[in-house]
Order: sequence, then structure tokens, then C-alpha cells
Amino acid sequence: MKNLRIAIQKSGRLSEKCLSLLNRCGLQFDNRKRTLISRAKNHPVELMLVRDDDIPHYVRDGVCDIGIVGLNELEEKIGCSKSPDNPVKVIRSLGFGSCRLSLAWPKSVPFEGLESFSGKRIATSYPNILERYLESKSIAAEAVEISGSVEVTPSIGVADAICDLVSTGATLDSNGLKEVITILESEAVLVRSNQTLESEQEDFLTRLLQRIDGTLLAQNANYIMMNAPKSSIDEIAQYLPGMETPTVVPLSTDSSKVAIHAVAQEDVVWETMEQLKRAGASSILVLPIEKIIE
Ligand SMILES: Nc1ncnc2c1ncn2[C@@H]1O[C@H](COP(=O)(O)OP(=O)(O)OP(=O)(O)O)[C@@H](O)[C@H]1O
Ligand SMILES: O=P(O)(O)OC[C@H]1O[C@H](OP(=O)(O)OP(=O)(O)O)[C@H](O)[C@@H]1O
Ligand SMILES: [Mg+2]
Repeated sequence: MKNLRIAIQKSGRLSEKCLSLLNRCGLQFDNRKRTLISRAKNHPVELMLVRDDDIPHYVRDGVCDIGIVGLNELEEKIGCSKSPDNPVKVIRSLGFGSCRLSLAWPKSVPFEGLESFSGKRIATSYPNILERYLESKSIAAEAVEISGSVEVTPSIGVADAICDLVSTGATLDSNGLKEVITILESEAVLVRSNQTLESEQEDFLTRLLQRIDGTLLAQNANYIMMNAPKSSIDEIAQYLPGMETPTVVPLSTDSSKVAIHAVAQEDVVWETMEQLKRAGASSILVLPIEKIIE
């Protein structure tokens, strides 16, 4: 059977989270960091550890079948991820690696809107996204390609402004810059090529996607259990927002009471538990959920 090849970032902001997601999906790999291709111990899967810049092209060219990469890298290297003709398709958004690609301007220079960028040099590691954006807004500015430490370029005279990734904004702030326009909201995405996979690979990918969905769903979900008088079931159900119909089970020791179990698709806060107690519930337990298959 042909292995499903998965590319993830070798070392960087996404590496640990990608590995942890795959582990939670039941894939086990050798931990040796220097092994750049490793076969999963228990599934027909091969893991490729590579620079994140290369993942979009590897997936497009069929070097690997699927990959996890920031949407920012995908848009830069392949572009138009939303177009149906795109050779690389986003098949899941994974909810980590959240950041945005933004234009930033020196705090010491007055900023008068997008027009301020006209005729200016903008340093960036994302020249394709930037140029597409500037063109769509009819702004004539020069994208100066820089591979890293972009935030330093205005203060050393290499550029007038920058276009780079922002998360907390601390890097911009400590380099005398302020975020002025967001061009792209990004997060880690699972991608696949448009090329047809062998049927066994496709089958395994379907199973893997079900596991990823189950893991992502479980991530924010909780299981809540409590005992309550039968007379309070309706009131208690009102305080279980976003939950499927709770399971109500008789208690063998007390016929006036029942056990209520429910899955909450969100965090259950102390206030909700306090409300449940006021409504007559006791022994209220909230447990994390590890996996879900719907
Ligand atoms: N400050 C941030 N907060 C959250 N996510 C971020 C942040 N900066 C980058 N990312 C996301 O993490 C991805 C990887 O970032 P990282 O800095 O590790 O990349 P890199 O230096 O290009 O790594 P590589 O050596 O693989 O080329 C980015 O493409 C982006 O999607
Ligand atoms: O808004 P902040 O929370 O300060 O994050 C933004 C910084 O994070 C990323 O760099 P990273 O730290 O990954 O370093 P690198 O660019 O050298 O990989 C990005 O390129 C910014 O420089
Ligand atoms: Mg990179």
C-alpha cells in the first residue's frame, strides 16, 4: 500500500502543534529530529519535516500528498487559495498559528491612510501578497523583499514601511512601528493537491480527516455530569447552552433523582455550574473530552 505523505514544518512556530495534532490523531513517529522523512509506526503514513516555505510547492507538485502550513505561506507561494482551480486546496483550518499579515508604519511619521504608501518602499517577506494587494487598491509602491527581521528595515533606511506578520504587536511596537492595515488573516491550514491519490491513500486521508475533526471538536468540548431532582430537569436543561439533548439516567439509589450527562461544545464556566447548583443539581463534574466521532 502506498503511504500518504504529510509535510509539516521541521522547526518553527508550527512544528510542535502539527506533531501534537498528528499524535492526537493516533499517528506515532520516531522522535529523532534529524530524520527528515519518517514512516509512522502504526499507519501507512510518511512524515516529511521541511521548511514551511517549501510546503505549498511540495504539495502542488505531488512531492507530498498533504501538508500543514500557514495560510500566509500558501497565499504567497501559490495564491488564490479560495479559487476552485487552485492546484493546492485548503481542506481544513486548524485553529492554531493565528496571526495576520499587516502593513505597518513608523510611529514617528504622520499616517494619512492607504495613500501614504504611494511611492514608498515597503519591506516584506510576502512580496506576492503585497503586490496583489497594492494593485487591487491602485497604489504604486515598491515591495522590497527581505527574508527576516523585516521590522528593523525602516530604522536602518532600507524601507519606509513594512508588511509583515503580527500577532501580539509587540515586535512592531518595540521597533517603533504601528499596525495600520490588515491584508490577510492567517492560521495553520491542512492542504492537499488537486492530483488524484491512489484509492487506499484517499481512504486513509478520509479516516485522518475524521480524526482531525474529532480532535478539533473535542479540543473545546467538555463532558458535564450531575445529579438532580427529576423536577429540575427542564430548568437545568436551560442552563446547558450549546449542548445536545442531555442524557437523563435514573439513579438506582434514589428514585426522586436522575443523573444528567451532556456534551458542551464550549468551556463550562464556574458561573454555569453555580446556576446548575442553584437549580438543584449536585455532584457536578466537568471533564475534558479527548476525541469525538459524530
Ligand atoms: N507571531 C506569530 N504568532 C502566531 N503565528 C505566527 C507568528 N508568526 C508566524 N506565525 C505563523 O507560523 C508560521 C511559521 O512561522 P516561523 O516563524 O516558524 O516561520 P519561518 O521562520 O519561516 O520557518 P522556516 O524555517 O520553516 O522557514 C508562519 O508562516 C505563520 O503562519
Ligand atoms: O506580533 P508579535 O507577537 O510580536 O509577533 C510577530 C513576529 O513573529 C514572527 O516572527 P518570529 O518570532 O516567528 O521570528 P522569525 O520571523 O525570525 O521566524 C513575525 O515575523 C513577527 O516578527
Ligand atoms: Mg519560512
